Amino acid sequence: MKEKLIEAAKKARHLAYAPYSNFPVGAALMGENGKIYMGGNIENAAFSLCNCAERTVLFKAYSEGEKRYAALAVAAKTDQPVSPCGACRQVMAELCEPDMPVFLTNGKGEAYETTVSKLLPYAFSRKDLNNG
Ligand SMILES: O=c1ccn([C@H]2C[C@H](O)[C@@H](CO)O2)c(=O)[nH]1
Ligand SMILES: [Zn+2]
Repeated sequence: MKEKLIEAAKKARHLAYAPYSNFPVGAALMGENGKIYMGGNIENAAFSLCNCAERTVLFKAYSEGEKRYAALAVAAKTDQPVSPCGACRQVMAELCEPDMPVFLTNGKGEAYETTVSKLLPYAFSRKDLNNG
């Protein structure tokens, strides 16, 4: 499952629209029944509207009705396995189980295996909203 998902994340780099950074990132998300969703980062001339590959694929899957996930893989041509930004970590914390595996790769055969809660410990979440 891990290798298959990482391969899909590498392929998903071709789905990116990254004319400003020239830094295409691919993400692949496996739904609870094994279906794989793929997404890339989608940039915009108004830079603050750029959307990372991780959020693209999560929003894509969720809005297709796939609401529970087995794992996420992310691929970019980085030195170290790519590190998801804070916004994506927050979205993962909202939509995925805390112990869901996340595979981060640089496409050179190096991969880190981590989890949603390790990427964002003490995440702000919907339960915090009840304590205000
Ligand atoms: O984990 C990451 C890190 C960066 N990017 C995108 C955002 C922007 O389009 C480009 C450069 O930061 O890469 C992702 O999609 N995922
Ligand atoms: Zn991000």
